[in-house]
Amino acid sequence: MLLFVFKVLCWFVFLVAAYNLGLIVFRYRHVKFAWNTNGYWAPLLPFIGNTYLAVLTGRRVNMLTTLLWAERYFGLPCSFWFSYKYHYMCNNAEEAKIVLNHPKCLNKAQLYGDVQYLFRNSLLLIDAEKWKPRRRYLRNGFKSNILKSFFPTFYQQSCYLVEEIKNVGPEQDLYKFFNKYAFMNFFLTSFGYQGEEDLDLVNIKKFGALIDSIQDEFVKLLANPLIPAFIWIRIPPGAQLRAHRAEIGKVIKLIIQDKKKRKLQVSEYVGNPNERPLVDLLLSDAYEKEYEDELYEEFTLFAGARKVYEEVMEVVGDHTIQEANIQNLRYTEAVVSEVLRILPTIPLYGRYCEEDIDIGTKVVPKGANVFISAFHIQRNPDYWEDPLKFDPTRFLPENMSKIIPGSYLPFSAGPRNCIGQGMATILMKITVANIVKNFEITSKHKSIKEFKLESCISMKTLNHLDCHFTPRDKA
Ligand code: HEM
Repeated sequence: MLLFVFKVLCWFVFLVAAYNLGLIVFRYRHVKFAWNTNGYWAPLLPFIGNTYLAVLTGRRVNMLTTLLWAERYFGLPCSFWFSYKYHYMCNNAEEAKIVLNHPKCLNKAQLYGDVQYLFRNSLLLIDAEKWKPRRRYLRNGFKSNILKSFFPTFYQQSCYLVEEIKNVGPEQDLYKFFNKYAFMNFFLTSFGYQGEEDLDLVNIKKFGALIDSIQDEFVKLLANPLIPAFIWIRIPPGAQLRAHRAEIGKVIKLIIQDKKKRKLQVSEYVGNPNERPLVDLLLSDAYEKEYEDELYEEFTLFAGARKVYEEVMEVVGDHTIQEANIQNLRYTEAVVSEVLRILPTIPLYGRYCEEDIDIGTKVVPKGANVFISAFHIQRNPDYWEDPLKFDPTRFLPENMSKIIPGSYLPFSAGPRNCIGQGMATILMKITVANIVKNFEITSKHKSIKEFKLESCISMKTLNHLDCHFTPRDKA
């Protein structure tokens, strides 16, 4: 027995040494870059690089917790190896700006690998060459006239939300509650439905929960870096991921069939024929023929209270919120921007360097990946005075010029930024305005530091949020 343990140990030491030696030989430039950047480079464990840190430091695989841990013990920027794939974790606005705008950094980082396997054909993950024409085409679904046409649906949904909030109990999971609402809005508008009465065919309400559970299941996959996604999805631990992915596909297929049956492929929108709701763009004959197999994945993806109140009352008064009011809700927009600065929904995202990229003070070698920590950049005192202070005035029009380029990246930046930024901003403004118009919001939380955050893809709080909504007519 002792001999067996000894042999296993010898093999382990041999593998670790061989792996690290292999890296020095075959990834010399990445090793050297990591050394120059951090003064250390070793990923140590074979096959999984130093991903074990993610498992050890997070409650489960949790990229944000891992990065916070690395920041505490090694400082940022730091290095992260996912097997032989090198990732430079960047917290510098200037570097982020260069990488996100660089024409040779349009592909997503290799760390996205397993998600890429599951959703490889969506705009978010698709290879840069195929991405370019598709992005150009789909951009038409997000132009300002289209976004304006979403207003009645967003407003109607926010009114339903106001009614639902009246029944929110103190123990309600607010993340799930608002997640469902966000997905409902996205679906109604992207699929060109007018309201819930159209939706007897499918139960869209469960879509947000499905996407959320896919994220959780995906985390389990990442926690087992020795099992590749194509095997994971076929074995028992991946059963739920497989089932939920299939369920999402089924819901989307039903919607598409429904839309086709109703012959709504031809847009009812009468303006510029190129500007059409997403559903019309995706169901156009030309697009369908070219991307037949990929259609379902594309659909899958698309997927300071007092002052706000005063502003809403000034702009809207006792009337219902109108589309024309939206652009005048400047303080409300500033509040939304400040929330996304301190709590970015997607705190980390990464790009692959197809060639050596000069990022100012250093040159990232070809084949390396750069991960942008919007979370750190947006809380960096070099760019933001008193960064943990919630101060929406930073985003008022008169102060916008003071924002350092590259220091505010909740929607990423450059040609591959978030295509849904305008849509999300309008929805958030309408929602915040309507909630604040109807409720006084109170909470026991005193500081942002009270929130324990986690993120594999989108960020959530680990602790329960204390939040109370008191109807204004009863306040
Ligand atoms: C608060 C809401 C949102 C935030 C914070 C957000 C954030 C982001 C970020 C950071 C990226 C870049 C990801 C990366 O480089 O890996 C991204 C990409 C993307 N987002 Fe959003 N997003 C939001 C809402 C939306 C909405 C409503 C839609 C669509 C209806 C959308 C569609 C997309 C797509 C398609 C991409 C990929 C773009 C491309 O690669 O060309 N997002 N988003």
